Amino acid sequence: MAAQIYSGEKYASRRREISANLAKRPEFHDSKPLPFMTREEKILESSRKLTLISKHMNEIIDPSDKRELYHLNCEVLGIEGNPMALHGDMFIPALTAQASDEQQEKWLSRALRREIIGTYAQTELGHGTNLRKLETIATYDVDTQEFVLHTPQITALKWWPGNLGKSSNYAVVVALMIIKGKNYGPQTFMVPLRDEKTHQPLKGITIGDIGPKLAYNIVDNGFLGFDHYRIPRTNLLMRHTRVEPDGTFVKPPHAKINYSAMVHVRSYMITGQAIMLAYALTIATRYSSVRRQGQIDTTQPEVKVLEYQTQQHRLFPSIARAYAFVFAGAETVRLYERVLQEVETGNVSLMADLHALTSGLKSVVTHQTAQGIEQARMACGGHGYSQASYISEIFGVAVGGCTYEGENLVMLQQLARYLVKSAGLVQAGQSSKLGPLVAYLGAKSDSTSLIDRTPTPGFAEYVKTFQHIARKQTLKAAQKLFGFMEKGDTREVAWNKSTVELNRASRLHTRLYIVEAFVRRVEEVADPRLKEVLTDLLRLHVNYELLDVAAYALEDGFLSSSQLDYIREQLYFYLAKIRPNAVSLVDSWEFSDRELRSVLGRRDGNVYENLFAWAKASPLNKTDVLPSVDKYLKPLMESARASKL
Ligand SMILES: CCCCCCCCCCCC(=O)SCCNC(=O)CCNC(=O)[C@H](O)C(C)(C)COP(=O)(O)OP(=O)(O)OC[C@H]1O[C@@H](n2cnc3c(N)ncnc32)[C@H](O)[C@@H]1OP(=O)(O)O
Ligand SMILES: Cc1cc2nc3c(=O)[nH]c(=O)nc-3n(C[C@H](O)[C@H](O)[C@H](O)COP(=O)(O)OP(=O)(O)OC[C@H]3O[C@@H](n4cnc5c(N)ncnc54)[C@H](O)[C@@H]3O)c2cc1C
Repeated sequence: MAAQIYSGEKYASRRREISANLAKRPEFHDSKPLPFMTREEKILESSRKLTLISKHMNEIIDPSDKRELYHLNCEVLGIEGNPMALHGDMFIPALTAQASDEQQEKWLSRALRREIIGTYAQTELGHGTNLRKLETIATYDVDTQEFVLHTPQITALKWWPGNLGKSSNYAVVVALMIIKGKNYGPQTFMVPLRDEKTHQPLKGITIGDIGPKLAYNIVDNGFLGFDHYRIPRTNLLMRHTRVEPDGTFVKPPHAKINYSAMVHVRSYMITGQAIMLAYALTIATRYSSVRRQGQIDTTQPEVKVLEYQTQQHRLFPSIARAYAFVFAGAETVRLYERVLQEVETGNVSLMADLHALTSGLKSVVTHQTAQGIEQARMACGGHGYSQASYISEIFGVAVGGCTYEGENLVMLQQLARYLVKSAGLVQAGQSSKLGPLVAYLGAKSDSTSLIDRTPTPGFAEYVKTFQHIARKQTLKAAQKLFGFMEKGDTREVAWNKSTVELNRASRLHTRLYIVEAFVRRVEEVADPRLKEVLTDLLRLHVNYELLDVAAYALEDGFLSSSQLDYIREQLYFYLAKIRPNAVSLVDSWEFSDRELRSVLGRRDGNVYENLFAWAKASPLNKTDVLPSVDKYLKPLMESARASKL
């Protein structure tokens, strides 16, 4: 289920209604805190709830509203995944984007009705990033008009696909298509894996779970091997690619069109990551507003830890980023939906822009989200380290995003390819050909920033300073690459010698995009009170971000050290200004206690009694004396006492 977040009071009140409805349905609640469950218990519970949702969702939400369905899933199923996570996240999007109309009639309709459960099986034991070197092969047998799927060696085993191990009975499988000895690269196939009645693996299929992970363990990530496994020619997903009965290959309008399922997840996961960052910040900010520790004025009682500037500095910039990622994520989803429609008409012109944008955003947002969640955990002291805070699970699920959907350092390079091409246009005096996402690369930079000399409402100077930094780094990194090539290196060798600088350019370009998306959204806000609070948050964001990358602007004098001091003071000013609104800013996300699954993040702030109750309910406290003490520790101590006598 692609992440959707609400915006505006209408959805906020709908969230409250849905939560209130669920509060009256105990069968939808966690039967006990998830940290007290084994992996098998979690999967059993999640499967039970999936059937409840299927049966009763119409009584609780408007199932046609993806936002409401997403909220229901988050509140009931939670973030640790579920046996149909990839069914919604990738299997259905892959069929929607790549199956022909008749194939959609045959399979997508059944998937939408949950008659079958599917996943997206691409990654292998030996390859995940480099799709060109995937080893599962689909050889076309022109006599029988079938593809023969085979796993030639252990490294070709499909490995990692979510819900592949035990839940799915179908998969969209990515395999190298071989026709008459020619390799047509990775193509997508609809593959039955398990008997629809018995759920037993079909003949020629080896399948199972890959074992426990860092987190996200309700998803049975699996392995899959084929032993000369035959599927009909018509199981190749043929919306854009075709293979005729005689083996003729009809190529798609874009070589990467069958990478669309990945682009789908990258487009939607920006919002998903924002929500996880928002979860952690809600927990830490609420807890910081009840936890008292230490004094600032020794004549006064102990202060709430949220009064400390360091605590504000630890949390508020991440609150700003969570909002920024929601805004950027909304723009990315809109662009994805537009590209999906345009591709239907054969117009693939925006695919490169979408790929570049989502590659950069996915990499920057997942990394900064992980950092922000970890800071939120540390901001809660010891209780943050308890699973009662639930922040460690939120971290574990979110940080997987740095790896899945393309490892971050690899995806930054995809954006870098796009930036290098754009830098080439600038160098060739063809800036007019630059796309909207990189038009700033062709602009002439002022000699210095006016950041401390413009009226505070304006963000133009901040954007210009960011553009200066991103432009300079892109042109410099591209020049480094071109320089190595001019000295005789191949492009690949030159690229490898320049990748750290190129990836820096990708990050700076992406952080500029996030700032601009934040500015665009705040400028649209009509409600003056809301606009004022979001403007404060945006001010905090731009000063925090600029301070973080200031070195790039100091080195060429675009920013002076006095301007750096100005930025710092602005940052501290907005930390203090946001403090009174901090709890409201996180409360406005309307996460219910049931969705947060955190004792520290309770809306009523009643932490201590509930921490004690939570601890007492821990399975270890079922008995006063553990069997292990009776069996080992007591004899150990008795023998030690005896030996002393
Ligand atoms: C939130 C909580 C819930 C959590 C929800 C959790 C769900 C978990 C889901 C996880 C699911 C997965 O991980 S699924 C598996 C994900 N796996 C991946 O993402 C694999 C990453 N690797 C790749 O995507 C590929 O190998 C690349 C893009 C890195 C390289 O592909 P390639 O085929 O070698 O292409 P390459 O030579 O680099 O580039 C050739 C040209 O193609 C272009 N190109 C490449 N890809 C694309 C593309 N998708 N769209 C357009 N154009 C593209 C390039 O820009 C370039 O253009 P030009 O420069 O020539 O103009
Ligand atoms: C929670 C989770 C869920 C997943 N779900 C699915 C799924 O549903 N379906 C699916 O098909 N896959 C899934 N995956 C697999 C995931 O997509 C891959 O792990 C990911 O694409 C990275 O590939 P890899 O693990 O083979 O790492 P590799 O490609 O082996 O990369 C290992 C490391 O080498 C470095 N590296 C590799 N290539 C380069 C390069 N060109 N330049 C610089 N450095 C490089 C990077 O540091 C990288 O981290 C999932 C993974 C996780 C963690």
